[in-house]
Order: sequence, then structure tokens, then C-alpha cells
Amino acid sequence: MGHPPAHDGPAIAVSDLRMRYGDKDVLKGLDLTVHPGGVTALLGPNGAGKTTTIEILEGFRGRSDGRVEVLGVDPATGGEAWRAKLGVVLQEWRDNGKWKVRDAVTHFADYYRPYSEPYGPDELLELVGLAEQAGQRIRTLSGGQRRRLDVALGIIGRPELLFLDEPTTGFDPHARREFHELIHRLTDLDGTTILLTTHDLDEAEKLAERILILAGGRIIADGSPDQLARAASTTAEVKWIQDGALQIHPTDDATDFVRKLLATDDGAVSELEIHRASLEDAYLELVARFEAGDADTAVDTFKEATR
Ligand SMILES: Nc1ncnc2c1ncn2[C@@H]1O[C@H](COP(=O)(O)OP(=O)(O)OP(=O)(O)O)[C@@H](O)[C@H]1O
Repeated sequence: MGHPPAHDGPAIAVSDLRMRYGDKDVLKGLDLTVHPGGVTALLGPNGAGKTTTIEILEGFRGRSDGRVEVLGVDPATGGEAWRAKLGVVLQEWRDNGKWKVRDAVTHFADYYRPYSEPYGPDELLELVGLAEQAGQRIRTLSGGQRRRLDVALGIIGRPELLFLDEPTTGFDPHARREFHELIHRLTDLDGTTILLTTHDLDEAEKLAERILILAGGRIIADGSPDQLARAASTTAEVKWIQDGALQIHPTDDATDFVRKLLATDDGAVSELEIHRASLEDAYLELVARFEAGDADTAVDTFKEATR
């Protein structure tokens, strides 16, 4: 059996999504469209609602209000055939630690067989770098190997849409690089659409064509890593050495400032540098303001950023 026909239309379409726990509004009108293909990263401070959003999209959590379609289906009513087109890697997942790795993979593949052609166990374990651990019991895996198994179980049914909730937690740098290569392979060769949450901005910049920042119950920034970096850095610092002393000047128009500086310097200016806030600087500022309870000004950090 081959792949079922791919869904035609947005992979994810969300409008005015709201989620309230008790008297606390966590999502306050989230709008989001993700077209098929590529990697989208969802970032945000702790407690922003990333897991809540992803679990609503996966159909694991009900919502308070709003319209949600995932592969053309409302997750609240999605059946097994719909679920088989999704791959899910949760933040934490408990299973039977006595199982051997290869047996677990073989067992889970059976769930997908009515709907798609799942990966064979050996091919899959090779793909996620667990071939050597195939005969080991799950409870004897290291944290990073365990996470690789989570990823293996998430992609086993060759999903059209893959959700990854903080997938590289506990990975060493080598495992992280291999994981990034796997993600590129899934998007380039299989055309998988991927939505991942991460706290690692560097990872988001490396993997994602599109970054969404969730804060204050809404998406407050949406764009490519470059677009967000530019939007976040309106102020630049110009540094130079003059008469043996370091000079530092913040400016909103570095080009104009440097032009004027050099027009009158008589050759006394050396080691001129322009430093712009990186996306990471801006993101850390956002998180710090949020943690200090300053949510309103925090969301202004990326106010200019739109796609
Ligand atoms: N079942 C629940 N009942 C009540 N409140 C909840 C529940 N689940 C989550 N929350 C609250 O909703 C908010 C959002 O939680 P969520 O786990 O979605 O955030 P997150 O962005 O994924 O955070 P993190 O980065 O820490 O994983 C938090 O304040 C959390 O305490």
C-alpha cells in the first residue's frame, strides 16, 4: 500500500483560538496558517502556551473557543485515518521499559499499516541512529537515545505533518547535529511538514524557515529568522577607537552616523565596528521582560515583525 493522497490546502489553519484553564486565559485569540512543507518553529517563554497549542492541534486537548483545522479536519473530531497522517513527539512519553527497542518499533508500525506504509524497523532505527541499540531494553537507553526512540515512533508512519515538542532536550551536540540532518531529510525527501517547539533559538534559526513567537496568549512575531532579527534590532551600537580611546555610540541610523563621523575624522578613527542586537539578544530580552511580569512592553520587542 502506498501513501494516501496528500491533503490539499493549508496543513494547519487556526483562527481566534482561545484556551482558558479555570479563570486563566492562556491563549487569547491565536491566528495561524501553516502551508504544507518546511519547518516552522514555535518559541515562547515558559508557560506561554506552546504545549497547549500543539496538543490542541494534535487532538489531545479540547479548546475553549476558535476554529482549528489540521490537514483539513477539526482535531476535536479527527478519526484514526486522520491521526495516522500525523506524527507526534510529546515532551514526555512513558512506555514499557521492558520492551526491546526493535520490538517497540515493530509493534507501533502495525498501528499505521491499515493507513500507510510505515518504515521497516531496521531502516527506521538506522535513520534515527539507534541501529546499535536495536536489541536493548528501552529502560537501558540513555536520555538522548530515549529521545531518538521518541522521534522514531513519531515518524514511523511517514507522517504528512509532524509535531515535535522540544525534541532535542538531552541531546549532546553530535546527536543534535544528526537530528538536524534527519529533519532536513524528512522535509527535503519526504515533503513532511514540521511544527516544532523549542527553547533553543540557535536550533530554530538552523532548522526553521519560519519562526513564530508565542507570548501573552498570541503570536507576537512571525517571520523568517532574518526578518525577525532585522525587526528586533532597530538600535545599533557604533564602536571605534579615536586618540587611543574606545568610543561607543548607540544610534537608530548607523549608516548616517558613520557617514558623518568619517566625513570629519581626519583619519583619526580606526577599528570601526557596527554591532546590531542579534535575534537571540532580542528574544532573551523578551523572555526576561516576561519573567519580570512586564508582559505588555515585552510583546513590543517584536512589534515591527510581520511576515
Ligand atoms: N491542565 C492544565 N490545567 C491548568 N493549567 C494548565 C494546564 N496545562 C497547562 N496549564 C497552564 O497553562 C499555561 C501554559 O502551559 P503550557 O505547558 O502550554 O506552556 P509552554 O509554553 O509549553 O511552557 P514550557 O515552555 O514551560 O513547556 C501555564 O501557565 C500552565 O501552568
